[in-house]
Amino acid sequence: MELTNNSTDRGLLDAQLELWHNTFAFMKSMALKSAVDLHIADAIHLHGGAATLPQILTKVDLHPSKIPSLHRLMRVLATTNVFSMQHPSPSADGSEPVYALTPVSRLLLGSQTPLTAMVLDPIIVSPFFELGTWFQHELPDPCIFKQTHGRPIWEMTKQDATFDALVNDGLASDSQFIMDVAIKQCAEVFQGISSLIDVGGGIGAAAQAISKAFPHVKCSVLDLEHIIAKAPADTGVQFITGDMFESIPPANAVL
Ligand SMILES: C[S@@+](CC[C@H](N)C(=O)[O-])C[C@H]1O[C@@H](n2cnc3c(N)ncnc32)[C@H](O)[C@@H]1O
Repeated sequence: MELTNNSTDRGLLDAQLELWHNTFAFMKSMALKSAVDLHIADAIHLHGGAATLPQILTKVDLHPSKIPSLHRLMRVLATTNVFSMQHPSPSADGSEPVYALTPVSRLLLGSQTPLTAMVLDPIIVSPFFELGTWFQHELPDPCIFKQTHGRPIWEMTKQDATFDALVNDGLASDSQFIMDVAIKQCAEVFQGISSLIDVGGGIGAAAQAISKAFPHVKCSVLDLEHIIAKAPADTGVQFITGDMFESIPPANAVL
């Protein structure tokens, strides 16, 4: 590479930095996945919300040979605001940085965010390695998941109980989280309707939250047979098996 003058050099270095940021962006999500797998947020929480590495290590199960590498993972996670990192003061000789929970990592406590585990699962991530190929081929089915796994995602949930649980838990937890906020912040949206159907509503997390908050709204969920089979009973929500591309039962509002 030829560097001609100062401003060109600066531009080239900035461009390379930007390129590296984009190239290594996956490190952020993989570091997050490690934090979830290792329950690091819970380990910090057990120390009152802020902990040094030795304190974290008392609660996290690591192979002893990997202990020296934990600080690298924590540095990435601090850079991405999953945790905060407070450096020891220069006068405090030999003391350790303190890692604290942030609003982001508080969402990870007690495995509260199964959506993160779901989205970062290799089954969901791996199709994206083929995104370029997907753009080059005229496919009979416009589904990148099917291109990699040979079947659409909802077919796989039907055939693979572990994957089904991962997806249902992930989506239901996200619906629950969002609906709790929507019900508080946008209650007026639910006034004046007497029936609602959540199309592709999964095991009914959103519909149950609405039904509980607004008992005057008769809530139903339409989903595929193998999903409805796992829906909870006695929730006040009506679960209907069907294909949304064939028909949608009538209701005042469709979610
Ligand atoms: C993105 S998820 C929505 C999940 C839901 N919001 C929840 O809280 O679990 C899409 C849903 O659509 C369902 N689905 C996919 N194809 C469908 C179809 N043809 N007819 C009805 N439901 C379908 C899936 O089974 C899945 O539960």
